[in-house]
Amino acid sequence: MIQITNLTKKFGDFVAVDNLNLEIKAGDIVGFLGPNGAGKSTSMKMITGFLEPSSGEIKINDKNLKAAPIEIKQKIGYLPEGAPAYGDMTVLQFLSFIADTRGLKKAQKKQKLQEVVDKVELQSVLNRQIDNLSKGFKRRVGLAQAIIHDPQVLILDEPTDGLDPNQKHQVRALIKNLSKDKIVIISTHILEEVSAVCNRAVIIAKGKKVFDGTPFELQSKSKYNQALNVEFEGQLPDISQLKLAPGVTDVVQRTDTMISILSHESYGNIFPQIMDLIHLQGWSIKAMYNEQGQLDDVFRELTQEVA
Ligand SMILES: Nc1ncnc2c1ncn2[C@@H]1O[C@H](COP(=O)(O)OP(=O)(O)OP(=O)(O)O)[C@@H](O)[C@H]1O
Repeated sequence: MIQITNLTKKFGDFVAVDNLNLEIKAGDIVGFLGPNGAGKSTSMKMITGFLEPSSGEIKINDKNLKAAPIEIKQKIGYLPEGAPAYGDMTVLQFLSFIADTRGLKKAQKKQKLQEVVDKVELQSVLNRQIDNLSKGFKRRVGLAQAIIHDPQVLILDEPTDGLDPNQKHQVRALIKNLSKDKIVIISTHILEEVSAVCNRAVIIAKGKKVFDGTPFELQSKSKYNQALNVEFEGQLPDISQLKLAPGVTDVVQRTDTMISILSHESYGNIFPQIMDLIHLQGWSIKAMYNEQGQLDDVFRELTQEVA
């Protein structure tokens, strides 16, 4: 369990993280979201003990990070932004060095190295110099060093940034397959990643927490959640009458051929009456379906609200 209380970081007069409160329990995979400069990396650096907070407290398993830094850091795996590594080492030399610093010895070291190389699929580049690897492989080396000691808490700063779709899929699968009793915090700019990997989403803006809930709850905040989308054959007809239909609160043109019909939650299913109206008007439609909502709209609304 991680308990973050009133965590604040100031750089001079600038407040990068502003009174952050969070409680994260085992099994949580937290997607940590926010616009550029929101304070995600700074928060992660404080949780991993790389950066001293200006004020506030971080406890892991009821132990204060400040009071027991070494004991706590042993439980944490950290992939910093950009996956920094010693570029003139080979992959094997680097992972072996990390295993040494993590205190792994002899048979256990050999076993953990083998496990991590298999898990992250690094066999083909073991003897290559890290500087000469592709971005995807560099990121995988970063992940390998983060998990080599089987940490209870895994903190990954933009783990899939710059990866191709196949590599993104692999990294996400890897994170999901980590044992269920761990805590994982992932910062990302990819909203879909949160729905795909995480069971919790935390959004910060200007250093302040503006949302904490499940990805489903986040999506439910979208104005398009449960909207009825209608795709027309060809050009849109005159849709002004749809706005007058009972229960309808708004009709939004989304593309040249598609509209979203928003309705009062209390009104129930508007599908049958909209279908009747479309028939009556003789409009040809391609498809009609309910939408789950647009994460990017919610994200924009939540993060722009912060003054
Ligand atoms: N060492 C530092 N000195 C001064 N300002 C800093 C320092 N580190 C971070 N900042 C500032 O603190 C703010 C938060 O930065 P941070 O890197 O935590 O944001 P982020 O949410 O991770 O952004 P991004 O998504 O762009 O990685 C930014 O305005 C940044 O310029």
